[in-house]
Amino acid sequence: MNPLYTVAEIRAVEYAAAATLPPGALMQRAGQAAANAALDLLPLSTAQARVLVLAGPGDNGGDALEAAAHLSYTGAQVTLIHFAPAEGRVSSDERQAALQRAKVSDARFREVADASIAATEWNLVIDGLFGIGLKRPLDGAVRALVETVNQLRCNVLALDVPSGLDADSGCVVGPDGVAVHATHTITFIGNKPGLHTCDGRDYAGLVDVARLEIDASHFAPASLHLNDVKFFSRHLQARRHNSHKGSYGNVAVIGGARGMSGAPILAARTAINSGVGRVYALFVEDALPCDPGQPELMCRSAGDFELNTATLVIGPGLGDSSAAHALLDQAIASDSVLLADADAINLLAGDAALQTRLAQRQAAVVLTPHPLEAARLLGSSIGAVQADRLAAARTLAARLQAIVVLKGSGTVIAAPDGKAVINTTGNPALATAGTGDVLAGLCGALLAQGWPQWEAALAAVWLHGMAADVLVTEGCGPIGLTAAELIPAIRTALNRMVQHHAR
Ligand SMILES: NC(=O)C1=CN([C@@H]2O[C@H](COP(=O)(O)OP(=O)(O)OC[C@H]3O[C@@H](n4cnc5c(N)ncnc54)[C@H](OP(=O)(O)O)[C@@H]3O)[C@@H](O)[C@H]2O)[C@@H](O)CC1
Ligand SMILES: Nc1ncnc2c1ncn2[C@@H]1O[C@H](COP(=O)(O)OP(=O)(O)O)[C@@H](O)[C@H]1O
Ligand SMILES: [K+]
Repeated sequence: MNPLYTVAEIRAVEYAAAATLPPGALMQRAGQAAANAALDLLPLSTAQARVLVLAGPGDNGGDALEAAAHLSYTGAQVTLIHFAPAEGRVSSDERQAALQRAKVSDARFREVADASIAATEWNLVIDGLFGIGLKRPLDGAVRALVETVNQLRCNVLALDVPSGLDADSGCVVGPDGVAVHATHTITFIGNKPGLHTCDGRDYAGLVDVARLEIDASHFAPASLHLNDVKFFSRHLQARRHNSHKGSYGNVAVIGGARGMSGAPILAARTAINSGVGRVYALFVEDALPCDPGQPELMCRSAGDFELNTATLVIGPGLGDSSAAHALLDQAIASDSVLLADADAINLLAGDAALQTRLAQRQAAVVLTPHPLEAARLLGSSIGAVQADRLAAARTLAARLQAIVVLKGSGTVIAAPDGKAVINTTGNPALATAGTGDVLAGLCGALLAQGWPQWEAALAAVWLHGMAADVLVTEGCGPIGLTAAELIPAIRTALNRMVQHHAR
């Protein structure tokens, strides 16, 4: 189910598979797969198609040279910009063979500085500059070429990885790096995390995997996957006729410091619209008497609430007062399933003893930090978290013995045992205040309805992103989507999924 592999894992598979195959077989297969992917993006009459192929100095360039030769035989007008290996570096045998094939084909070799590149109406650019062997930021002529290509309006097909992007982390290799903005990526042997998180979604475009016919026995079991409905669909239960509100759990959202009452209201509204039997909005200060927009919510002062009677979602707009700290302390001491978000995470970051107690809890814990909150917990910086989102999420999950949802483009969900998932739904419409509160309320709602914490986190992140995706297709975003608009879309998505998957 959509496994993801690190560069080290891909290298191991490549090494094992190559030992059982004729020399050059994998590069030839990669080149053929790349050419097929290119043909899918070209007009039916390839004789009219102008294709610019960029071939770098390593084996990624070899794939590009193979693809260029194949495409020229279909009649496409192929222009090749070829970077030979640096002085003192030798080409692999298979790359040399690929270069020969390209030289005897009809592909035309051009100089990198050729001014007509920017002025030509290309049908497609194929980026075979660098793949998983990228070691440093792009500079010099390559950088200038990538900047030119990024100005073109045609489709760009990246081979294996968009050049300039780190295949493990999804970061553009920097400082001050550039990378190819691909519309499509065909990635070889296995899918890679860096195509799906951090900058990855912006640079990779649509990702397709060409396994190069490598036998499954060469792949070790993956500890990282793309999110998939199959991971949680068995918990999508139809409601029993003979049920009542007590059958669907209680959620208490704890937050709402002065001036921040909207955050717990958003989370609480999401919870009631996601099927919870009873929802309380608890305020650390100045409880609202009620929520006129959602009168079903029970608004109370947090100090008056018996914390053992509900699944607790603590943090939205909680603030950092001593009362807020005391509530977090009591929530951790309770027997309730606990989701900690926002200010609850900030308070935890400043209290090592509380972190230890959180890690020792018997009842389930889910944390939903955004990168800055994760950085505070780790005692690092946003830059360090984003440079390796997987490591950040896994470290926190292991340290706090909790499911950690590291939010942002390509949200990472990690468990204490190291297993992790990258989410595929969602879009930048979500980059607006309050959407994190909605996610917290949704995940809390699933927990309250009996979902195990891992599956609740996977489903919540998936549904939250899907709701945003649907709203964007309806024109309600990405510009100007509001967090509250997500709530009915989440309800619809959840009901549709139950109708589809529940027995
Ligand atoms: N082997 C196989 O069986 C298969 C491999 N496959 C393909 O091979 C790809 C991996 O090939 P690879 O290991 O040669 O690395 P690649 O990504 O081409 O780059 C390395 C070259 O770039 C250079 N270089 C690095 N960074 C640089 C920079 N910033 N600026 C300038 N130069 C830089 C580096 O030079 P050096 O640092 O050594 O000086 C070296 O020359 C993989 O992604 C897949 O597409 C498929 O065909 C399947 C079968
Ligand atoms: N560019 C984006 N692409 C996908 N999801 C995003 C993007 N920006 C934000 N999100 C999602 O929106 C939510 C924002 O949460 P958070 O930062 O806590 O916001 P708030 O505190 O305002 O509620 C998270 O679920 C995050 O993953
Ligand atoms: K590439």
